[in-house]
Amino acid sequence: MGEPLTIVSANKSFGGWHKRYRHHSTTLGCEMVFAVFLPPQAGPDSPVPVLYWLSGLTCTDENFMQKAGAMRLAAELGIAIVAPDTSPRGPDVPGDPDGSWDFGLGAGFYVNATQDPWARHYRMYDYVVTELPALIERSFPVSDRRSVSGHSMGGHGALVCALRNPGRYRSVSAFAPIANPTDCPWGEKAFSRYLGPDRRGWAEWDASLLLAEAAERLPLLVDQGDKDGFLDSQLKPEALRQAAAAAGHPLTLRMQPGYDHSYFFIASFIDDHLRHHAAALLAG
Ligand SMILES: N[C@@H](CCC(=O)N[C@@H](CS)C(=O)NCC(=O)O)C(=O)O
Repeated sequence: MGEPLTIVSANKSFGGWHKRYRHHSTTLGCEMVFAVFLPPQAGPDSPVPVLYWLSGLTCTDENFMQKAGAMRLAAELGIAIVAPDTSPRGPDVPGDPDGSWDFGLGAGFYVNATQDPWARHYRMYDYVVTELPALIERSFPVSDRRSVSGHSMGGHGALVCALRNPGRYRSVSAFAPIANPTDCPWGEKAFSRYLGPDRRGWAEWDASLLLAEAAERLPLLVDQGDKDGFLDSQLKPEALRQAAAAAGHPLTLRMQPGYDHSYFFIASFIDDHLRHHAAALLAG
């Protein structure tokens, strides 16, 4: 309402609509594109709940919407899906000085950076938790019932968003999350640059460390392929399992035999996640 949302594309899908929009993010200080799937049930008198999907390294809003095969069941259940980009973008936004794909553009890690030159734009946590849902809830026929899920960097982002914001999400799940980023190369590279060298400031951005003090024991559903090439070096689901056991936090961690890190894996189990979220989002 009064908000400059520029439509990029619109495609009818499973009776609903997949649309992409461009807008200026005040949080990130740049233009951003996001995707929204509106199921056929969504209307001015029938707002639908929303699943926020956070993608992994190198992704944009497009990967999940095109590859996960989520729209058929989302349309049946009556759930909207919103997929943001994975970092700020644009000519003013610095990327990795070395040009690698695991930091900077496409790799915002869903944190609020504190260090220059990243602090000005890299505030993906505030964007996905606060600015984007407020914009979505003002602009589309959706309710304030929210859930959050994601993959890899975004699977971890989903866990952090839920753990840090009791009451904000009805449910949470993750595919192959970077479960303990303070103790793996991807996380250490990103956190040392975005948050600085003092590791004490990293703990509030690590799901396995946040679990001990979580104010809300929202059950976690996590799927992980056991043939994922990043499993032992980067993802470390055992850290999450141990932290959940120590804290008495409900966790369903499913090791899926033979599956890798790709969207072929995500597409194989997305229906289970959608039903997990629907049970919370559509309950009385
Ligand atoms: N680009 C990296 C892989 C990065 C990667 O696997 N990214 C995951 C998230 S961590 C992804 O979703 N990639 C995009 C896709 O599969 O559509 C490589 O070439 O090794």
